[in-house]
Amino acid sequence: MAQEMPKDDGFDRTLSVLKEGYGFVMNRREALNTDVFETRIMGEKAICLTGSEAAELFYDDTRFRRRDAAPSRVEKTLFGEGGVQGLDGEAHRNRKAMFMAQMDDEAMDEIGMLVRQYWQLYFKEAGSLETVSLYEAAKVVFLQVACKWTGVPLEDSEKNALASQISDLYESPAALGLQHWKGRRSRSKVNDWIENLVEDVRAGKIEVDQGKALYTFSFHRDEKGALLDKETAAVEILNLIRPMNAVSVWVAMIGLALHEHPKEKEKLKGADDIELEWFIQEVRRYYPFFPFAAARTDIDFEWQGYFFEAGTLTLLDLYGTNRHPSDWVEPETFMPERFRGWQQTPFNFIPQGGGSYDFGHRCAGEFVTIVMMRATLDFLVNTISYDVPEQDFSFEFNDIPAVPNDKVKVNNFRFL
Ligand code: HEM
Repeated sequence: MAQEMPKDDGFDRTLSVLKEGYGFVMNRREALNTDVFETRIMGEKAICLTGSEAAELFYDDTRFRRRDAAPSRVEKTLFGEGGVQGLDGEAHRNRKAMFMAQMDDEAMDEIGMLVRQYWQLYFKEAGSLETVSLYEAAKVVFLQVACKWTGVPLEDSEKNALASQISDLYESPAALGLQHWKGRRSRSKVNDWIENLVEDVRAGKIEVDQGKALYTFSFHRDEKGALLDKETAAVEILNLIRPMNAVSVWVAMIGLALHEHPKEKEKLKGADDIELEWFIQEVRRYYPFFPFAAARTDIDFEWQGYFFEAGTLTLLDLYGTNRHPSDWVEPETFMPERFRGWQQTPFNFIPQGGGSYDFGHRCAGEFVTIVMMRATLDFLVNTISYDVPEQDFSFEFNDIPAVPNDKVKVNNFRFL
């Protein structure tokens, strides 16, 4: 006999999710003393999971599917419709292979080099008296990196407007009212921009290097041998450009962490890639970004004595798993050296999802993210120096993604 699943008593909790944001599952894990509980969100029953054991369950694709799991407001802004995030089985494996084919060592070297190059350019072009917001600057720098790497042509005159439209896609999914509708409008504009390019590449009207994503995605064939329709090809090309632009959120957090932990910053002067990476990993663990991954149970099953009914919306708590006391010592302390000799499993550190890159939904761009953050950190510590003016560094736990209120401003910078 299955035992009753712990319940988050009360009516629909959608408002609590919006109010508590990243803390929603963690607060209930503590109050109910459980890694699995049932609640109601957006008018339906939902199961929340947290911790590495539960993450392993969530990524079992014989029990969970992605079809119909993402809320439509997220598909209409962040993901785009018809993208890899909502696919299962053979269709997912085929599409994911298209992404993973882009992620080789050569690509990582190219991206690291481009990040350094475009940061140099950005700070050279900004007068040294200017105050720069690291968050806003990174959006533009990373759009240039992403376009260069994917083969998407980008005019200098359009980079600021496009960087801002693309950031609307990840700033709007959880937003209400105007901000959300702005996200939908920007989604439709950037889709049009890339759809036109896909058509031009297919018609041979523009030349692109055959290894670039703009080319390979335009000519990719699905599991049945058909070309992707131009809308889907565009959504997938944007599934590279948009999240690369979104790494700017973590650049803001790098800026905040360097400011709050000057001793750690000191250790990074002349540091090698390994030490830079500990700091980056701690930023990805400590600061919030993606709150949950969403799936639906695909069959009825029992786990740890609890019954899971087929079709139930299930949320995996990404933020809370990275701070779960079973896996992390002093999770509330920022401590990069915790990563010295640390044992990673596919499920214990999941800021960008868990499980397998090729066969599951784990983020296709996790290494790209690490390379972009590491090159940025090295640049901020070892290539320039800057002052940090008085500003508001606090951020809201229900603002998704959370970014310090004044967007991390720096001034008086000079090249070392
Ligand atoms: C900004 C930092 C990033 C964060 C926080 C992040 C987070 C995530 C998360 C949580 C997922 C979903 C995992 C799941 O559903 O189980 C995901 C999926 C994905 N990410 Fe990222 N990501 C980031 C950067 C990137 C980058 C730089 C790229 C591409 C270069 C990328 C491409 C993708 C793709 C294509 C998927 C869908 C994978 C699938 O459904 O199989 N992401 N990411």
